[in-house]
Amino acid sequence: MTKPYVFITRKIETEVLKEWTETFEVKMWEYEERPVPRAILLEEAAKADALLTMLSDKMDRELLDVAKNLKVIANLAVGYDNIDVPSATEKGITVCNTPDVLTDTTADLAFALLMATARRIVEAAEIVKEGKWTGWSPMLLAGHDIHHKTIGVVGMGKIGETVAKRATGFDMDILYHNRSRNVAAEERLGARYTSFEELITTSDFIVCLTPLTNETAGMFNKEAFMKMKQSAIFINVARGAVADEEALYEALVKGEIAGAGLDVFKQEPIGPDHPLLTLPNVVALPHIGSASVETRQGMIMLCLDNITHVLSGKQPKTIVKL
Ligand SMILES: NC(=O)C1=CN([C@@H]2O[C@H](COP(=O)(O)OP(=O)(O)OC[C@H]3O[C@@H](n4cnc5c(N)ncnc54)[C@H](OP(=O)(O)O)[C@@H]3O)[C@@H](O)[C@H]2O)C=CC1
Ligand SMILES: O=CC(=O)O
Repeated sequence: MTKPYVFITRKIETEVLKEWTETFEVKMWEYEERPVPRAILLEEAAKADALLTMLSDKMDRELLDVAKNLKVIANLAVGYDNIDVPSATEKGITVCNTPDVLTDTTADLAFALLMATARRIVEAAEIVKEGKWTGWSPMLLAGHDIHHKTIGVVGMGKIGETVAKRATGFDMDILYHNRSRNVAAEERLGARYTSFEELITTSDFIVCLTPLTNETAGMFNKEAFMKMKQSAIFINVARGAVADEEALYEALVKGEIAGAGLDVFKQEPIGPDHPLLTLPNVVALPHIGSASVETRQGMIMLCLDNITHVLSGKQPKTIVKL
């Protein structure tokens, strides 16, 4: 009997894969840091029973049309904006993601980014390493306080709520905005539900943790940045396209807001000459929200489990539902 064929779109290291080859025929793209070229992805999709994919792999209609044997796409991420889920579902292809396992790790990074931006940690560390520290002075690299300020979380889901939990340790007031109320977060954390308008106008830190959808694309636009406090700091750990990057740049240059901490960009990797990277009040990270060794291993294991489940006719652990 032929083994089901599984294509993994990046090089991943895990012991489990050795056992896996007894049950499945496994092929892996050979590079860890370079995405599989589209032409190869299309070729592999045409043969595969399962694909273990990354955010950089576009699982669109063109690909799904050639993927005649495909039964499952296991995305190594909780976000699945790279996948045409309605088309996959229509074709009977199960789409899986990695919620929960990455929640705490991503919340840690979001809060670290908030702190680094507010307290100018990256600028400060560079000055020391570059030998530009000439001595203590009263206002040297004076940043913004975090404690007792107001944090506004847009997208108070699993990660948003976990960020808010960290904010309680800093005696912060917590506002949030979703399409629906998160009563559990209100009770557990004392968070207050507000409109998007109230949140952006009154928060000191605006943290975006929504998925990227047609509704959220560009929600942080020129108008939104203009309404923020001049001392506000914008943190985006969701997806680059939820913010209009040109409007964000303008707002930072004109002093309409005080700073931005960005883990995600519209185009990834962001080009080194992107205007946002020229600004000292921008802390930019290379999309590392869930990047701890433990969490990435957990995400890989979850993807492999989901593939095994689907290919053996069982219900996967984490499925993306329409
Ligand atoms: N930078 C990184 O490395 C990482 C980034 N992420 C990003 O974070 C996102 C959130 O993950 P997670 O917390 O697990 O997901 P959840 O689904 O638990 O939370 C998403 C939240 O966004 C809210 N939301 C959805 N649409 C809107 C809208 N139009 N307006 C306002 N709020 C909205 C939802 O509430 P409601 O439905 O009531 O509106 C929900 O509370 C992921 O989709 C991903 O894009 C995740 C992990 C790592
Ligand atoms: O961006 C990462 C994710 O898990 O989604």
